[in-house]
Amino acid sequence: MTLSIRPDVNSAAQVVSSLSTQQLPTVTETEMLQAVRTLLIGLGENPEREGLKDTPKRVVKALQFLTKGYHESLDELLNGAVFTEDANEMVLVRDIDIFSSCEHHILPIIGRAHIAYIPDGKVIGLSKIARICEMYTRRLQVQERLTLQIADALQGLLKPQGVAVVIEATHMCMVMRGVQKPGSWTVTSAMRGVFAEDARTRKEFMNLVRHNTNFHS
Ligand SMILES: Nc1nc2c(ncn2[C@@H]2O[C@H](COP(=O)(O)OP(=O)(O)OP(=O)(O)O)[C@@H](O)[C@H]2O)c(=O)[nH]1
Ligand SMILES: [Zn+2]
Repeated sequence: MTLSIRPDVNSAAQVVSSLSTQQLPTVTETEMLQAVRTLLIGLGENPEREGLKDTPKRVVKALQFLTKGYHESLDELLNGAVFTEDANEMVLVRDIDIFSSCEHHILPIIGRAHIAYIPDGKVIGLSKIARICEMYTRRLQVQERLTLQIADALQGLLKPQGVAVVIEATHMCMVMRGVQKPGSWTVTSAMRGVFAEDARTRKEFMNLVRHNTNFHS
C-alpha cells in the first residue's frame, strides 16, 4: 500500500497515526533491515564494517522477539488450563520477572510483577499467569497499560472474586538517558472486585508482596 499525502495531515507519521492498525501498510523484512542500516548511517557508523555487517539482522530479530506478544493470543497461551475448583482463597504469584519495552523510546522496562486473584469456582494453571504477563510485556508498553491489561485478562478469563496486579519496574529511558535516575522505581497497581472494594483484602495482598524493591535482592 502506498501512503498518500492528504491535505488535513502534514507528515507521514500523521498519515500513519490516522490509520487503524488493520490499514497499516505491510512492511517487508528487507525494508526493516534497510531501516536499521539507515539508522546506523545516521548515527555516524559504517554499516559495512565487520562488527556491524549483521547488525540490522540482529536488531530486527531482537525487536521481533521483544514484541512477539503482538502475535500471541490468550486463547492459545491458555491451552485450556482453566479448571473448575472449589477454592476461594487468595492465589498469589509474586516476583515474576518482567522485561518489556517502553513505547516512547523502545528501551527496556525491567522489573517484577505480583499477580493475585481470589477464585470463584475457577482456577488457572499457575504458569499461565506468568504467560499472560509475558504476552503483554512483549509489546511496546507503558507500565500503566501493562498493569491494567494483565488484570483485565484474568478478570475476563476467570470471573473471579477479584484480581490484584502490582508491577514495580525501572525504566531504562529514565536511567540511561533523559533524566538519568538509576535508583528510580515506578510502582503501578490494578485492583478489581474484592481487591478494589475491600481494604482488608487489599492490605493482605500488599503485605504478601511487600519486600525489598532492590532488583538484585
Ligand atoms: N506514564 C508513563 N510514562 C512513561 C513510561 N515509560 C516512559 N514514560 C515517559 O514518557 C515520557 C515521554 O516524554 P517526552 O517529553 O515526549 O519524551 P522525552 O523528551 O524523551 O522525555 P524525557 O524522558 O523527559 O527526556 C517521559 O516522561 C518518559 O519518562 C510509562 O510506562 N508510563
Ligand atoms: Zn521510555
